[in-house]
Amino acid sequence: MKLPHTVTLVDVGPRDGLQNEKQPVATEHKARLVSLLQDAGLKEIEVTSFVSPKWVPQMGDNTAVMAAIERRAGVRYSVLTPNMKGLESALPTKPDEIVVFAAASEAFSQKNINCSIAESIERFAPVVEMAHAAGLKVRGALSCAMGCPYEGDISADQVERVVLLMKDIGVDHMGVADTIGVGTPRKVQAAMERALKHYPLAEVSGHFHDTYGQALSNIYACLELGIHTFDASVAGLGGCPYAKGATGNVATEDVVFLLNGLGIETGIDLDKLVDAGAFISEVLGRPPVSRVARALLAKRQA
Ligand SMILES: CC(C)(COP(=O)([O-])OP(=O)([O-])OC[C@H]1O[C@@H](n2cnc3c(N)ncnc32)[C@H](O)[C@@H]1OP(=O)([O-])[O-])[C@@H](O)C(=O)NCCC(=O)NCCSC(=O)C[C@@](C)(O)CC(=O)[O-]
Repeated sequence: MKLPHTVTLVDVGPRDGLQNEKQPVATEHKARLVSLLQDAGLKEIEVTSFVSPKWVPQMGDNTAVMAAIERRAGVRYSVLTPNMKGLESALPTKPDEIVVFAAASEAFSQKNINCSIAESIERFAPVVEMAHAAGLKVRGALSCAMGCPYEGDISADQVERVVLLMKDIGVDHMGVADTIGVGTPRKVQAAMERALKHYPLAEVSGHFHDTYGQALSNIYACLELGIHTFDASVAGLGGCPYAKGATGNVATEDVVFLLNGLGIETGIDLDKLVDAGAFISEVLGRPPVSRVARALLAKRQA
């Protein structure tokens, strides 16, 4: 079994990581986090989301954050856009990529974006079209691909059904997400294989929450399939407002440590990444969730 030589990590900390924070996080701190992630070598950063501020107040400063970030050549900045209103607000802020987000579960679709799966696809179709016309890549995120907080188990058939719907409207990339972290390696591989039936390896990614401590095993299971793009969140920030009890995304530091150990190139400097995580953890007033970050920070103090 040959693992990929290089892996691309998309740090979703500024968006997925912070969206659920109850305390206000200043726009300048969000922008500083983006800078520190770039210092660490991240080339793909999910910066914010253009969703309703009534639904997700923490992302209400989306336009200000996009204006405040320091943009560097070779880095891609993505934002979430659930509908035309979101895209129309996002376009003037000049993202490189937009993300439309559907769910493999009807109940989660209703809770998260207030519509059925079929209605979400109808909403996304003009968003994809307009984003393409503006020269932007469109990433799709597929929530609850391994399990749903409201419906329980989700089958690979359910995953493939929505993958196909997204493919039909022209979504360029399929991010398969384990929103509540219940996936285990074989289940994850079964879901990923369905995405890989319709998208090339380079356009399938994994997005794992570490609620049940399975995220690194699941990433390894994806590497076995050749998948080489993963979302992760610095310091292990995060949680979805519509998935109670779901903890953060897998920590970027933990993924980099795993990949370094496997000899897989990421272009990321782990020490600088720990600095980025330490910064945002201090802003939030709690230690990083990342085990690797905690170990390395303790070692620095020794
Ligand atoms: C999708 C909507 C907007 C539908 O919300 P809705 O209430 O059905 O929308 P509506 O079209 O009926 O509009 C209602 C009001 O919202 C406004 N509105 C409408 N659209 C927007 C917009 N884009 N930006 C700002 N405002 C908007 C609109 O203008 C109107 O304002 P009012 O007239 O009442 O003052 C809503 O349900 C929403 O914002 N949901 C938030 C969902 C969200 O952000 N969830 C977290 C991100 S997904 C995630 O974390 C999962 C992921 C991707 O990480 C992968 C994983 O792990 O699963």
